[in-house]
Parts: sequence; C-alpha cells; structure tokens
Amino acid sequence: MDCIFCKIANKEIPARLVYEDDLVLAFEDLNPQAPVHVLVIPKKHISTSLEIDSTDNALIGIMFQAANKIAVDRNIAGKGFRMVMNCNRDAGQSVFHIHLHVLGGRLFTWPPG
Ligand SMILES: CCNC(=O)OC[C@H]1O[C@@H](n2cnc3c(=O)[nH]c(N)nc32)[C@H](O)[C@@H]1O
Repeated sequence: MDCIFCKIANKEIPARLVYEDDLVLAFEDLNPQAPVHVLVIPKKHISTSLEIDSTDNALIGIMFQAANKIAVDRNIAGKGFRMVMNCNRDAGQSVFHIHLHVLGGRLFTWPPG
C-alpha cells in the first residue's frame, strides 16, 4: 500500500510517536499548526471518513479516546483543544488515510478557515 501513514504505522518510515496500542497510533504532525499538533490514525487503512463503516465504530471511538488521553497528557484538556478530521480536497485532506488532528496550546477561532 503506497500510503505514507501506513508506512508510519508499519514503522517503515520514522515519526515522533506519541501513543500506540493495537489499533491506533499517534504521532507529531510534521507541520504543526499549534504548540500541540498530533495526529491519531487507525493502523487499518481507511482512506476518508466516507469509508468508515459499522465494523469501524469501536475503532473510531478508540481514536477519540486516544486523542483525549493525549490531550490530558499534553496538558491541553482543561484549557481546551481542537479535534479535526478533514474529508477530501476542499477540506484540505492531503493524506488519504484517516487521521484525527489533535491541536492545542493556543486559542482557536470559529468558524475554521
Ligand atoms: C489540512 C491537513 N490535511 C491533511 O490531510 O493533513 C495531513 C497532515 O499530515 C501531516 N503529514 C503529512 N505527511 C506527514 C509525514 O510524513 N509525517 C508526519 N508526522 N506528518 C505528516 C501534514 O503536516 C498535515 O497536517
């Protein structure tokens, strides 16, 4: 699979790992948009949110629980943190392996740009 996030999950290319269990992996974003910017990915390749099916429900919940653990660990949970999943090009999705952005450490505006 020529997917950069699959390669990271398979430890074929390096990343600054933040969290790992049997189903998900989290690593620092290469181009952080906040003091804390971590990506939570499923080890299973799912290209966009549109490909999430009912067999993935537990996995998606686990991704959010991992994001919460990371937020607590990085001391951004209390103050507040942004979790974002972009779907397809108009939303800026550039890596077609779903990933939950966890951003924190600064104020975030609404609506997102
Ligand atoms: C609008 C964001 N839309 C999106 O699709 O996010 C993809 C996110 O993945 C990040 N990224 C890309 N390649 C790599 C890589 O090899 N390693 C790491 N550690 N992060 C990467 C990129 O900076 C972006 O925030």
